Amino acid sequence: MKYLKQFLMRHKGKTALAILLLLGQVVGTLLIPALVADIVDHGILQGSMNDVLRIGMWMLTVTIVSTGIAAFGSWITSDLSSLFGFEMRSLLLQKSQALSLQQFEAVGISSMITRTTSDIINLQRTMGMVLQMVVPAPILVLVSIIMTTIVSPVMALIQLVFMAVVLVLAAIILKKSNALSSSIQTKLDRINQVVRETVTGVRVIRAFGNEKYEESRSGAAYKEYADNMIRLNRLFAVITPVVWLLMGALMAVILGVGGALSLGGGMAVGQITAVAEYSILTMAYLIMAASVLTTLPKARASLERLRVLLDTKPTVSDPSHTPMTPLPAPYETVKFDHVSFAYEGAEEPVIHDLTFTLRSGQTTAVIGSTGSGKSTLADLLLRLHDIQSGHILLRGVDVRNLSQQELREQIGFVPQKAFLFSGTIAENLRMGRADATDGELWEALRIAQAEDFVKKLPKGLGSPVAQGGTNFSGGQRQRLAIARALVKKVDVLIFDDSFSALDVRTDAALRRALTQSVTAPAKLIIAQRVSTILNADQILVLDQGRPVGSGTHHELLETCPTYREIAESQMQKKEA
Ligand SMILES: Nc1ncnc2c1ncn2[C@@H]1O[C@H](COP(=O)(O)OP(=O)(O)OP(=O)(O)O)[C@@H](O)[C@H]1O
Repeated sequence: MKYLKQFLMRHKGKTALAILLLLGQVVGTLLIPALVADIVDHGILQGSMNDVLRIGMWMLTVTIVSTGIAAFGSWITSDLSSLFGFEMRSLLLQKSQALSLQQFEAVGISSMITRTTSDIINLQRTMGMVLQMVVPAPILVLVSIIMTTIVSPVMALIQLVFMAVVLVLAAIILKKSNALSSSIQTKLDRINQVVRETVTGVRVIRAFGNEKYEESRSGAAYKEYADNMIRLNRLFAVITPVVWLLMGALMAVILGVGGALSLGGGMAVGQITAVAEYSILTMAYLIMAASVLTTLPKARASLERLRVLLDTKPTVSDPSHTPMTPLPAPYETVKFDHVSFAYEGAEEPVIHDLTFTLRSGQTTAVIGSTGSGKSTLADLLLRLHDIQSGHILLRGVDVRNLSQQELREQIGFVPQKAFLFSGTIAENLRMGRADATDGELWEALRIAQAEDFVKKLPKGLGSPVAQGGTNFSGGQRQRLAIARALVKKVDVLIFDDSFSALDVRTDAALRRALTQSVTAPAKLIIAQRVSTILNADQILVLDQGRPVGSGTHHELLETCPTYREIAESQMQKKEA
């Protein structure tokens, strides 16, 4: 509720205007039955054409004005609910960027999508309906009852009895739908998750002939969601005929009692018409309001899902004091100083007491078996997680004392899984530096060994990139991701197993071009292939997060059994 209240406070002028217009519409609606009574009793029954015309003109005027007010009110209400959707989506986007990688993964991509789409759409729709149908209902009901009481207290009592029945019915339905509604969004998360996996993993599923299994897995998720929806809809299916029955019964009672009163002279014919109209209006508004109220549990569940996410405090945050600025050269570019790190909930640290330095212009390579913590090192330097002990220094300043933006501006990163964004090649390359010239883009492509294939594309730098870069091969994607990092002028370049999809010749050509052209930054190359790191200035060998060797290729062959084992196993493979 906090975020809804904050939104309404931020837009209190617009909210007040919407409510005022809706009340104007209610006044118009309530005037019509009174005018109908007037036209029947003083115009039609008295045979006075003048009164019929005069009152008729008033009815027309009231109808036109209240329709105008209603249209304007609807417009303002829709505007408010769209604004709410826009602001909540912006908040969610900011939060998703602020959360640490582990916090983001804990929420999950599918749930993030459901929250940004379905949950917010739910809330937008409910907000519009509450403003239009629930807010005017109490006033309309109250005024109707008062007007009816003035004409006939007996009729007012009849209205109250029927209203009580509707309210009891709504309360029962609300109670029953509560649990169902809350679980529906979670089921939608599950659907999103399986659909995402089935769509993105389509090649693997087909290659493994796993279509039947995937169908049954998706089928189960759809069925769970459908079962809940069917149960919910069954509840509402019962309501509609019951409501019509109640309306019919109320009309019959009003006309019956009104007729009897009229015969005894206690009520004029026009008044019976007015009371009948008030009763219908009251019931209609009450039923509409009640049906909106039954959707509230679902909206509340959606709001709660957003609140939980928005209230999550990022574990990685900017320093509370004014962030420092990295010291000028010749400080060591990066220093890991006795760094240890464990993922939340893990028993063992992934990185144990690690110390090493990245120097400007030098290449440092990290090698180790899979799961030894190499990618985690890159994430720690980017401060996607915070370390538990030790220090990571960028030009002499602890990264926790820098703003995240300043830190990441100094680092060019090529992830293990090259990811490109939909758009053009140029747009992707300019992600790191928007003002890079075409010449600079071509230079980055040349070093990344991507110049030839981009030149062959009919649109060159303007060639389209599909979502995720799926219209390029794995090796082409990697080279474009490398070029993207090179366009950014940085102090540190991290290549996280970024040469794995390249053939040995392209790998060698790329490293040669890197050494010759990109001389200033410190380079950190995480690799699986010994051939990729042969010429590195220093190689760090990791074994289950512990440093077990450091030196050049030749030094390590002499001094580090783990490195020798890796090197020999790869040589054997090559010889074989
Ligand atoms: N987000 C995470 N949450 C929990 N544990 C994680 C997470 N990411 C990685 N790990 C664990 O940390 C360990 C190191 O993972 P990391 O990805 O750093 O290894 P790596 O050396 O880069 O492996 P590879 O060469 O296979 O890419 C692994 O045991 C992995 O299971």
